[in-house]
Amino acid sequence: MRRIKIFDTTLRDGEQSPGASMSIEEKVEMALMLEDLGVDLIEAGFPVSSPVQFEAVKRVASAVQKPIVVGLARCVEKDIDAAYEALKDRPKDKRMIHVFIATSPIHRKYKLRMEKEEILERIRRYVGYAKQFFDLVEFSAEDASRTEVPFLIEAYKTAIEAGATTINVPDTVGYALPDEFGELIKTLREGVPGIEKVDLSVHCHNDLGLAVANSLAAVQNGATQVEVTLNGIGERAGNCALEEFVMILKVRKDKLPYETGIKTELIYPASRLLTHITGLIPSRNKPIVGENVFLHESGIHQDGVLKHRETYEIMKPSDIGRSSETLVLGRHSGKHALRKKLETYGIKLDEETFQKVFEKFTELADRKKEVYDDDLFSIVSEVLREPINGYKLVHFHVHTGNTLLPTAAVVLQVGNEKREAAEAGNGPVDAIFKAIDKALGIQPKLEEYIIQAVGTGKNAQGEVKLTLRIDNELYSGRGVSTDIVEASAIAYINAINKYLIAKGLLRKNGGAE
Ligand SMILES: CC(=O)SCCNC(=O)CCNC(=O)[C@H](O)C(C)(C)COP(=O)(O)OP(=O)(O)OC[C@H]1O[C@@H](n2cnc3c(N)ncnc32)[C@H](O)[C@@H]1OP(=O)(O)O
Ligand SMILES: CC(C)C(=O)C(=O)O
Repeated sequence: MRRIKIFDTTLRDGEQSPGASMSIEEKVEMALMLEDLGVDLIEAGFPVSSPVQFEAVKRVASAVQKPIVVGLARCVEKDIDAAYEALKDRPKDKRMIHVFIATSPIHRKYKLRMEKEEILERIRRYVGYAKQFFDLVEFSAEDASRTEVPFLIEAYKTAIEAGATTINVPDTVGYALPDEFGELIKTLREGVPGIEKVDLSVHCHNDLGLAVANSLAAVQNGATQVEVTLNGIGERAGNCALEEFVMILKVRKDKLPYETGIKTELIYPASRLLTHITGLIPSRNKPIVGENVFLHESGIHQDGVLKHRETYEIMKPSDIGRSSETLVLGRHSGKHALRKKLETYGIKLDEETFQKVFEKFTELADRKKEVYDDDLFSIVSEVLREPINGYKLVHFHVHTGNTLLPTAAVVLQVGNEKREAAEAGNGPVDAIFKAIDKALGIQPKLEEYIIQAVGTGKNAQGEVKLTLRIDNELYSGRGVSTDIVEASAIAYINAINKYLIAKGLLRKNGGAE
């Protein structure tokens, strides 16, 4: 068995999916889950691109232990400096810089406006510059699959001479076909001087639905590392999906003598966590993690599965951490049942956190007949990310209808301090936001508002994610409730609390300044 390194770029390329942006805390939470999952490398972001990106890479680098943490940089000095600043506190063998420049004719001519010689010169100069700060340097020739092969060989040779320890071959626009991509990897393996000393990585996009097939072809032709994202999220049609690539190796080990360090039983919990964080729900028929993949609808299939499961299932739900038991939680469930359910998803909580989850679970079970697994994920991530002890929504009332002006009244409390206000709005959500603004005396601008059901059915909870602009900075908030107006208000107050804490207007342990 040959061990393939898994380079996870959910937090960098994955985050480039429209709508997938994550807060710093969310990236840290996701990174800890990726560490548990067993990825070898975590690309945490592109530090130069914004202060939030910079901080996120720094925080991920201090939160995880085992994986190598990677920061992206163009062949530009300030990008490399920013990556170094973000990663410098991490041990040298646990930090990596990923330096890239495009090499294809179309990118050279129209985007970079550089001749071949200038590109080679940049590779030499900036991989060399990066090497002063990093032992581990990955170099990517962006759009490699559309680059003339002799020039690509020259580019990688230059990078290795300058100190690259991994060379990455991106199929940036998802254009390659599996046989030609496999052939390209073989050609590079045989033609790039010094390649035997470095890792040979691939980074495939899914524009034609071939990202996983191309990555597999690359491995069969000598690639030692594969770059992936959870749920296949990423720029445009996304990247090679971690769960698909890893499960292909596991299910078809009869033909594929490769292994990874992934604990496959954590795949589903990790996928669900990402869905909760980003709000990007995989399609129902998405391989491995989609809702339908272990459901059998037609009679002949049901008959077959009942007689012998393997007639229609090539893997077990438990292989990827999906619960196959039918333990339905509700208001009569106790701590044992809750603990058991969490365990089936690989969720381990300390006693204090478990108590908090149990309290929220019983509150919810009083309001909702059945508590679905998705509700539990929601509660767990809410409890895990609850360091903020700011204003709480104590009471609210809304009046709404199609023949009256919607109005809302709120009572907010922090420590012993109470604030109350009432306002009218275009709808109940608008009214409650205005009442909160009035109570707190601030005027945020709502930049983004997303609402979705947690799980299925008429009594599903509503989850709201929103972003506010306050003093020209962005703050995100999240709220979950069986009542969507309440979920909206909780998310709104959550974002305002983050602002108040950031500005020193609210102490972290509660109480207004
Ligand atoms: C294939 C990929 O996924 S690459 C990663 C993509 N990710 C991102 O772009 C993250 C978000 N990006 C950003 O925040 C910004 O684009 C920044 C901060 C990186 C750069 O912003 P700006 O300085 O305003 O430049 P802008 O994005 O408009 O243009 C990119 C510039 O970088 C140049 N460039 C692009 N790639 C490279 C490279 N690898 N090495 C050197 N220069 C490069 C472009 O030619 C262009 O230069 P020009 O201004 O001289 O024409
Ligand atoms: C930076 C590189 C690896 C990239 O994301 C791409 O080419 O798609």
